[in-house]
Amino acid sequence: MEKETGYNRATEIVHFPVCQEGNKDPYNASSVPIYQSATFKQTSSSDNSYDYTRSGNPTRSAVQQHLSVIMKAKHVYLVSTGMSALDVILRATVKTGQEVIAGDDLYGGTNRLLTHMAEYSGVKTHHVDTTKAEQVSTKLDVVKTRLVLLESPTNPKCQVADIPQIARLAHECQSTNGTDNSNGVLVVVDNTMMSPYLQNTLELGADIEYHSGTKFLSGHHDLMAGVIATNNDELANKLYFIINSIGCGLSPFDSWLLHRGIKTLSIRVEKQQANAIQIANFLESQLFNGIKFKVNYPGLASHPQYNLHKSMSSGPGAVLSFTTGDVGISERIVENTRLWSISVSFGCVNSLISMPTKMSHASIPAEIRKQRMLDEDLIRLCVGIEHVDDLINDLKQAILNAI
Ligand SMILES: Cc1ncc(COP(=O)(O)O)c(C=O)c1O
Ligand SMILES: N[C@@H](CCSC[C@H](N)C(=O)O)C(=O)O
Repeated sequence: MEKETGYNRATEIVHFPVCQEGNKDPYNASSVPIYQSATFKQTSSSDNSYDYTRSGNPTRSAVQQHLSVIMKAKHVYLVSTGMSALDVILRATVKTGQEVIAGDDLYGGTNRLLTHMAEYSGVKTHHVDTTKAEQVSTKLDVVKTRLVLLESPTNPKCQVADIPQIARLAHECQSTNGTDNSNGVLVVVDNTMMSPYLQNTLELGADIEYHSGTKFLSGHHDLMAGVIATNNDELANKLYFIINSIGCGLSPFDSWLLHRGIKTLSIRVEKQQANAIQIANFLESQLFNGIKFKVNYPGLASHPQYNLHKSMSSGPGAVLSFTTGDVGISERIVENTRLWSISVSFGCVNSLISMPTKMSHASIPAEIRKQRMLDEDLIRLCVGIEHVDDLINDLKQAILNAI
């Protein structure tokens, strides 16, 4: 349950007891205990506290409560992965015949699930350029549209959507002629690229915010998790119904491990972001044997939505991407790095390099990638907490040896 603590987010992140009043551990454990139990003995057959871990678990609840304070959300649910978070949201809100509007630059796995929904559940998705609110507006259908799904910044091109404006447009799209679109249009934001530390999309007008907790929230590449947050009680009930029905609530151990990661979220993100800003400036300011790279990062003044992003968040984050103009050069850069790991995912303490079209976004068919201008030479960097000079020197040698 959301609670105003009066503290800054960096403090709320590390001080769980601040959020814990009325829910004290009997032994004053400093770390939330792992309730590794499938069942709970009840005091009577009508005792409706914890009974079964699929339905609820004290470790999971404690971490959900902590996140609800950090995310200023009335309800937070932890599920097994970021993809299961989206699956729960779609099952809880969208019916056959209804439509989704989503971006044309978005995580490959999200595109895959939306494509599956169109084929198996009769839920069509319109993919538009979400940097242009008018493109979302054009597809809003008072009868059919149920959900607008945004990433901002997007994975991998770091495009930024005007969340407040799109939320206004979507919420205005109410049935005025007696037709029903089952409670209006919902705005759902995948806020994984920012983490709850840098951006709060519920405050920007979203009805539901979700995260792949596998990324910044965990920070160590040692668990998979999904986080769903909302301030709407009715939506919260629907989300919980699906989580309990299909059984994708996060396990006690992974909830505990996620909590361990969350406590260092602010220092990790601050350091990763400071490194990313320097790396983006380095890549953008240099000519490499006469070649100028095009860098996508909302922390660069050259980013087309630099001011918009600044107005919605407290920082540009630690993921950036760039094109070299040549797939061969890009492949060689990625393979020449020594410190940067060739790996999918992001938000981890160590730095990662990848080629989205061959890795995280390979599930988007090549012809669709082309239509959506997802360049084959795009390199994505997910910056860690190493010394920035080492990261830049490694990139420099990888680039100079590649061209
Ligand atoms: C932006 C974004 N959203 C959601 C997901 C899905 O998260 P998970 O891998 O935890 O299922 C990912 C990556 O996998 C992602 O990059
Ligand atoms: N083989 C996986 C790829 C996961 S990509 C993970 C992450 N979201 C990223 O953007 O790097 C799959 O098919 O999902």
